[in-house]
Amino acid sequence: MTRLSVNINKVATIRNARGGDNPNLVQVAKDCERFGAEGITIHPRPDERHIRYQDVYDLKKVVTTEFNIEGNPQDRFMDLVLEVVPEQATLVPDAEHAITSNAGWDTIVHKDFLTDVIKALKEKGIRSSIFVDPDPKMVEGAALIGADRVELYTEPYATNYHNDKEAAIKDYILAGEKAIELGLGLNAGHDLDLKNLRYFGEEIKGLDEVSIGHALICDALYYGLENTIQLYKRQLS
Ligand SMILES: CC(=O)[C@@H](O)[C@H](O)COP(=O)(O)O
Ligand SMILES: NCC(=O)COP(=O)(O)O
Repeated sequence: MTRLSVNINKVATIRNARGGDNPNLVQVAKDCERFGAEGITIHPRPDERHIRYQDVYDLKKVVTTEFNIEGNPQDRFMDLVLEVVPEQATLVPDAEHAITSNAGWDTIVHKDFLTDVIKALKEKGIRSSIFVDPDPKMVEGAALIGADRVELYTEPYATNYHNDKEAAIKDYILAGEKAIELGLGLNAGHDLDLKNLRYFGEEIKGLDEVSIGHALICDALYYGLENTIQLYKRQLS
């Protein structure tokens, strides 16, 4: 069964908008788990536009499902992750001022760097997941680096889904099959939503986890957080 990890970045965006502590991020994380989330994902970016570094320490104390910290493994991020020791670290090649994550790693070009990062995570017992485009060659590169999992970057799928879902999913099926063939765990995320999630989950065999944030939090404005988490989980059942 594919696990749903709820990304609460956008809850932090709302909190930061007024400079206070409403909504309280720790309480929202606890409630997401109570409502059925099987993981909590956060992405502390260098400019702390939403998740702040202090949030990571605060959330570590309360997350009881799986804590997944995403980010570009620069020194500050790695120091944080190796201190907090989440269940999973997802490595994302984000430029500092990118509006959001917009590409996967070139696991061939960055092999040496990522190998050292993965080694440091392994020494702490942290599961590593490498954010990649749906390209079997990048999946192969992730396996050579020693990653535990890959996370398939699903924005292109989401963008193309409404035009031609069979064409949109094709590369993801091939990349997912390569991951399973090589013994890698398989995650996916970015722009998944209530319209495109079920088809993705049905077509991608062996999918361990999806991490979903932006669309889920937007949907929660209309359907409520508990109902929304249940709606997303029903797309995966
Ligand atoms: C890695 C990924 O695709 C998302 O988790 C992304 O990190 C979302 O970041 P924002 O919430 O800052 O758009
Ligand atoms: N890794 C993807 C993630 O955590 C959330 O992405 P999105 O649903 O906010 O696009």
